[in-house]
Amino acid sequence: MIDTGYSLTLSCPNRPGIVAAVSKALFARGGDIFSAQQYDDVEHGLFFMRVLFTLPDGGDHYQPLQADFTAIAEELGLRWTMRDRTRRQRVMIMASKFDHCLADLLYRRRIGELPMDISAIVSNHPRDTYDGLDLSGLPFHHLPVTKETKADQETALWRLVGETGTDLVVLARYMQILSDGLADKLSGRCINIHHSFLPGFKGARPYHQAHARGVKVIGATAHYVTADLDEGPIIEQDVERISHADTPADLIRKGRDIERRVLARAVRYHLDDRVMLNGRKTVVFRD
Ligand SMILES: Nc1nc2c(c(=O)[nH]1)N[C@@H](CN(C=O)c1ccc(C(=O)N[C@@H](CCC(=O)O)C(=O)O)cc1)CN2
Repeated sequence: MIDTGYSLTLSCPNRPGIVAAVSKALFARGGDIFSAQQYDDVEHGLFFMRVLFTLPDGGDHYQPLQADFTAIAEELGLRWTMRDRTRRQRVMIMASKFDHCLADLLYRRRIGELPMDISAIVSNHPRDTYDGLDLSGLPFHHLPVTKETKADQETALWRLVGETGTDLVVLARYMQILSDGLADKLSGRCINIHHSFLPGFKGARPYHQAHARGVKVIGATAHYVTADLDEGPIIEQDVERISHADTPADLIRKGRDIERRVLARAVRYHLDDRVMLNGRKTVVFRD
């Protein structure tokens, strides 16, 4: 990952001249493009672009450039984001009973593979659930939840997202369904790891569903969270072969490795401004 310079992502109805307009606007403020990727969604007449660029040292070029783009967005009907990539994003990781994805994300952060700050670790289980992990120095919040307390728990959760300046929420096997309201408020910035190759085996206990179905491949899916359970835009997936001799416990064991790598890839792509929403799907500008 390159955590220098700035990123610009944009999507809009396709038309000639978009790249020229973007390049001209960046150049006008001294922008120097060092990476550019684009995708034409011909079926829907949409254009997607991801640009990485630097700005001249000294003076404020970023604010005026943002103002320039606000005007261009109006003219071209752009949906766009622009970000200073030197500012590490703040990530809240949520988990329940199983901590393999939490542990993996913390490891990848520690070795620098995921350039992120942890804004909070949140669980509906108590801290001692994770006694095997080194959570020292990381803010841990135990937010227990029942059907009766769900509304209050989500109020506390949303308050925590704001108070900690969280940019991205990661559901690392957090086994609670977010309300429609909270899912909507976190739209495009909440990633879940589902332990099946969606759209197969949505909902709870997918490995047991897969075992009962007699599948020969299991998988994991990282997707943005929406109000429609496990229907959110898919970011990354992967699979492993299994056999008739595998028990549900074997599937759970083999699935852990798939879940870890799929979630880590999805988080890295998001942090690296590579993922763009395209209706119910995503565009992922891979490296
Ligand atoms: N609004 C959304 N919330 C969540 C999504 C989502 O796509 N939209 N993904 C789930 C993750 N998940 C599977 O990956 C999942 C988690 C939990 C359940 C479930 O039935 N939970 C029960 C409680 C279970 C328990 O207490 O052990 C419930 O919430 O009533 C199904 C699928 C995360 N949230």
